[in-house]
Amino acid sequence: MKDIKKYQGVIPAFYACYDAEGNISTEGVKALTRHLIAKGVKGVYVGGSSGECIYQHVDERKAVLEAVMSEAKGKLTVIAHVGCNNTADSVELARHAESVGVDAIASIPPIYFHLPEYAIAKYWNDMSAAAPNTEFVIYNIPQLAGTGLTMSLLKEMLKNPNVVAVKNSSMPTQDIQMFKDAGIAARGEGNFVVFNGPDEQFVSGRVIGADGGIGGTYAVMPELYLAMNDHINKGEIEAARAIQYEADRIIYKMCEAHGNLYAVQKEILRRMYGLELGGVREPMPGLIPEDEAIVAEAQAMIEAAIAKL
Ligand SMILES: CC(=O)N[C@H](C=O)[C@@H](O)[C@H](O)[C@H](O)CO
Ligand SMILES: CC(=O)C(=O)O
Repeated sequence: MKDIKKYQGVIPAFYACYDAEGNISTEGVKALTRHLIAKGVKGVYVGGSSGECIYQHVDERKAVLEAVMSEAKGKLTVIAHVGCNNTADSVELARHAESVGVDAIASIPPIYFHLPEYAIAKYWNDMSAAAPNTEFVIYNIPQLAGTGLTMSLLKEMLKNPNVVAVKNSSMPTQDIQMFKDAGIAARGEGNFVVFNGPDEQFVSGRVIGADGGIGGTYAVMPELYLAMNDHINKGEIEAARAIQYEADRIIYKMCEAHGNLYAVQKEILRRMYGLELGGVREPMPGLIPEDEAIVAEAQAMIEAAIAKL
């Protein structure tokens, strides 16, 4: 791998940004990018689950990525999730992502149909071939995708030299170790990255060997994950764990809302920083008046946790 350091650290999953009519807001995208740069994160993961990729058209996803790149180029590591549920659209997004200069592309496996491993590998390799000068990240999120990354599929994918990382969102932290071990066996130390997925296990994931993390709640409280990461780098596990507990309580609180977690987080960013990022796309549930107290409480918890750092 050319530069492992650019993947080491806190990489927020970028939120879908909409205007009042529910159309993509490139102004919102740019504002959120600038906000995250100012917070000092390592990079952004654009167009993933938190980016509501499965509810967006190819042209919308291109517009989002272009708006991110206009602010982030040279300042952040940009990983563009390009997976769609058909190969042709995914290939088009992969080619586009390379043309705008991302650091890496990433993809979930095909969803709904449980396809054989050779078909999943072909789907990923076709995208990678459309972005031949760009690194490729496998996105393993079995609880949502319906298909999990197996060791045999990973070994098959490691034949493609562009495959440099797994973003692991499965819940066993042990999976991080297994993927990392296989990657390093194939590529050598320092040449294969695993990202922690579950934010509730950021510390555990880093301790078992994740090089960094990509997560859906980082953008709403980057200070907490940056602090956890620093403590882990210094071997200060107790201090890291204390912040992890705070972050987890905040996540559980945000998940109490009727509205989707992303809707809650975008509302908190609006209240804390005046960022206008809109709601979530249907069929995801938006916020309802009864969510007001939960949003306010979660915001207060975030502010208190940051104040304690
Ligand atoms: C299943 C899922 O969406 N996982 C995300 C990515 O790995 C996480 O970042 C979660 O959003 C986060 O851990 C909150 O539960
Ligand atoms: C949460 C996450 O990692 C994603 O948006 O894909």
